[in-house]
Amino acid sequence: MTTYDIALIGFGGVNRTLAELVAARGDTLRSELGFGLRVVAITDLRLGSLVQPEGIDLGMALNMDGASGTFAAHGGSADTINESVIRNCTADIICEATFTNPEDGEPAVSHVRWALESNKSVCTTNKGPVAIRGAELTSLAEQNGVHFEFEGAVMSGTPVIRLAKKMFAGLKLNGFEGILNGTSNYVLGRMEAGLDFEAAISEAQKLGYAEANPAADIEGYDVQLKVLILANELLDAGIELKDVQRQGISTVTPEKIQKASREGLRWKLVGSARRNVDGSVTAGVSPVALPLDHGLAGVSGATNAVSFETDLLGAVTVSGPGAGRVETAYALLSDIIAMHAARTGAAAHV
Ligand SMILES: NC(=O)C1=CN([C@@H]2O[C@H](COP(=O)(O)OP(=O)(O)OC[C@H]3O[C@@H](n4cnc5c(N)ncnc54)[C@H](O)[C@@H]3O)[C@@H](O)[C@H]2O)C=CC1
Ligand SMILES: N[C@@H](CC=O)C(=O)O
Repeated sequence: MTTYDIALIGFGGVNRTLAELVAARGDTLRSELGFGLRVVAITDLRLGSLVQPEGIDLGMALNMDGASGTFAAHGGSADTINESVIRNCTADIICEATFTNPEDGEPAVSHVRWALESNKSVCTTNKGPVAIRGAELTSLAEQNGVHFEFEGAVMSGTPVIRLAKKMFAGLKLNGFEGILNGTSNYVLGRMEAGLDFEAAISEAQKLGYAEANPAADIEGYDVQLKVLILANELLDAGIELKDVQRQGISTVTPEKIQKASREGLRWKLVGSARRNVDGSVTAGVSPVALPLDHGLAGVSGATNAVSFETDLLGAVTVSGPGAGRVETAYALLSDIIAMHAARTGAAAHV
């Protein structure tokens, strides 16, 4: 049976949860999916780097939290030597889950590039490389005969990108609108319930929804990246970050939320893209007070939803978790399942 060796770049909420899944469910994965997974390298800013081609003891790695020392105490290094680990380790697949940088995607763009250049496949939940360098990295993967998968970059583990690419064949997509950030949606809901903004953000952080800098969620940068990804991947828009207008929810005060509630409206952070008559695409993200009977008004908590406008079916809506450690770790697993299916011709249901 095939075993894929994987390297975890960034060992925070998402990649730790992937390691937990591998440790707890390795046998089930093997029997149900037809392949095994073995973690052979981990790097993290707080822990340093560890490379063990025979497989890392995941119990040991999961017990380390940065306060309890670094990988130097386990035969590794206290330094985060990403380039050397990514290029030289024996992994077949690099799982990139470091911080998303909404400006230029670095250093994650480099992490992905180093992996693809050294003929390793990549799965990532990091929106930066996909949004800002997606076309270039996809083409590099193709040139090198490896895979670049990023289902978790939009709506965490909820299948959207692969689903739309495969299941909407024969349909023309004219645009989409959706709730694409779990944190801001969670915060708006908690504020409607009477919580203050800071307390609501703190809850979203504890639940593993928020970015390392939650301003990325609140000020719309995260949705800007996701709109860019969906527009380029699904509408073939050929647009850049500067083409996606951005406004976050920091202007949506508790007073505005209560007033909207009295008027039968609910504030939501809506990301959208629409194809114009001349073929160009207009895209943006902004807070909107939606009537309660609008399809997106009832989407609550960290749930996300995106409604695609198609020529033959009209609106087709996909809804599911948009954030969360387990949900996003599953996205990485679904990427690996898709790679395995592409390699072996096995049916992939994800
Ligand atoms: N948590 C979620 O619900 C979702 C997260 N994502 C994305 O997945 C990625 C990971 O998310 P989380 O695990 O929740 O974040 P996190 O903040 O819990 O973990 C990120 C980890 O990466 C490490 N790191 C940062 N820069 C690094 C570098 N240059 N080299 C090595 N390690 C580095 C940090 O020390 C940290 O442990 C982020 O890009 C995030 O935007 C995407 C979808 C959902
Ligand atoms: N911080 C993001 C995580 C997923 O991309 C969110 O809240 O949606």
